[in-house]
Amino acid sequence: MSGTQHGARGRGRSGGARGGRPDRRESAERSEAAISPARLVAYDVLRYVEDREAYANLALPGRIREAGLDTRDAGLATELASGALRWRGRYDRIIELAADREIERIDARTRNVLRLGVHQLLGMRTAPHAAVNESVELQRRVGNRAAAGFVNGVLRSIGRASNEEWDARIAESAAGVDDARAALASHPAWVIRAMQDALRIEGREDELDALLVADNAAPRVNVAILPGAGVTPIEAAERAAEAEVVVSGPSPLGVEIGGGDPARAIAASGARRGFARVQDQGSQLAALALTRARPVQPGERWLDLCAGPGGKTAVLGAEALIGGASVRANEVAAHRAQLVRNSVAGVAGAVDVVSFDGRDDEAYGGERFDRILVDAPCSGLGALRRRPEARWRKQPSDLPGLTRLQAELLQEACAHLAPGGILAYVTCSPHLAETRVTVDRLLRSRSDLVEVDARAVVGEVAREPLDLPGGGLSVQLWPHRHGTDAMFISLIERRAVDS
Ligand SMILES: C[S@@+](CC[C@H](N)C(=O)[O-])C[C@H]1O[C@@H](n2cnc3c(N)ncnc32)[C@H](O)[C@@H]1O
Repeated sequence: MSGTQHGARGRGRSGGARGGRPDRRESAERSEAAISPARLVAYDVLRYVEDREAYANLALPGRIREAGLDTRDAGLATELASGALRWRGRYDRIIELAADREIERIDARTRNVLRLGVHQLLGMRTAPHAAVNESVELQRRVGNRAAAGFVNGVLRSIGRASNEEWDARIAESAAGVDDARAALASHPAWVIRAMQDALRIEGREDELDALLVADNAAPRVNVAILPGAGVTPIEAAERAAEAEVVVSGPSPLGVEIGGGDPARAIAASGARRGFARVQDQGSQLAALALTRARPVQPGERWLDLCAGPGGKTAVLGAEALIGGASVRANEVAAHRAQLVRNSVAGVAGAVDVVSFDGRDDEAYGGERFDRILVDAPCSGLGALRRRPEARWRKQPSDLPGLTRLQAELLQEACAHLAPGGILAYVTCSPHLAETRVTVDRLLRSRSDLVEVDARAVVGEVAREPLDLPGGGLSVQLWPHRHGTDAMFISLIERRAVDS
């Protein structure tokens, strides 16, 4: 994203995404004078994320629409909000050093104005005077007017040093190596430790910095061209070349969009309606690991136990249609079960959707299944690229509840796996407690289960040879190495005859 000399100034409309709305006093103040609408939108999104636990990727489009931003200002608002959220750890440390004050001792509104200002100064090519003046103006509109001078002073001080100088100051003032790395890479220290542990068991601890860099880069948009689309990924890319669609990445279904509007690219691809879908290529591979682990026999019954919002269900459905199988898709949250129905509209004949807790018998409808996907609820630490605020919201204390749920879902799923059937356990997290530890515990608890070589399956399915180091049977994908989310995939078979 280029600098912020957009010059477009207009009245920011009040209103909020996901139920968030500025209060009356703030709205009245805003109506006093014009202010850069993109900055107001970005500021609102930061507030909704902090005050209401909103998701930036959901709050942004709503606020952009409400404010009537044009494409250029929408891009600016997105860059401002995403950048300030993603780099919050590093920016807060810089603000602390410049203000000589702990970040918690700066009031919440001023804090967010400063974060947006620092992103313009250090993360974008905004002219310093514009970044400072606009931030001071924003502070006057949305925050404590008396603190406008404080904002001015702190941002001027930050603008006087380069990124390299700030990094040196962060390193000098840090409480140790881990603290410095956490602040510089803008990741919580516990998240870095979890990533480090997962890389270590692959013998690739030296890739940690590359991973942290990849986590801080906005991912390209990937699309799955599902089997049965009427076009292959190569043909889809040729047809949508003007929309910058190219064949790229490890999934045999995947194409990548270089920029622009995904909906336009999908429309141009020539794929049948519902057969081209935005989806990370790690998710595509995870679904294909189950469907292509062995040839499909007509009449097979498959279960997608934790299906919402239905991205992988759509892949299962398309593969099932071709192989003569059928899918039961279960999702505990009713509103997310509806998203699954929408998602599988193109392959509805092969999929029925139900809504139960996956730990209850009703989820299985009295059946035993030939293939089961347990794409378990998890910390989501593998998708930090696309959820800029997630790293600050997750806590280590979230882990025990999640790992218990994962284990319970797995146990129940295995009880409903037909003898000889195969189960894929998938998480969008590389945290060992959610991946290997969970799988190893399951294997120890049941002698009728055996882990299958998921590396061989995924290696066979992938469009290109995959670098999968370490000695185990499961697959850990990584953003820096494979260009995907950090998906974990383990394949588990139930022996044909109970031993
Ligand atoms: C990682 S997401 C699944 C993503 C999905 N497979 C896809 O590719 O679009 C996990 C899902 O599990 C659901 N879930 C959480 N607890 C569950 C439970 N006890 N039983 C069934 N589903 C559950 C969540 O609501 C969430 O939609």
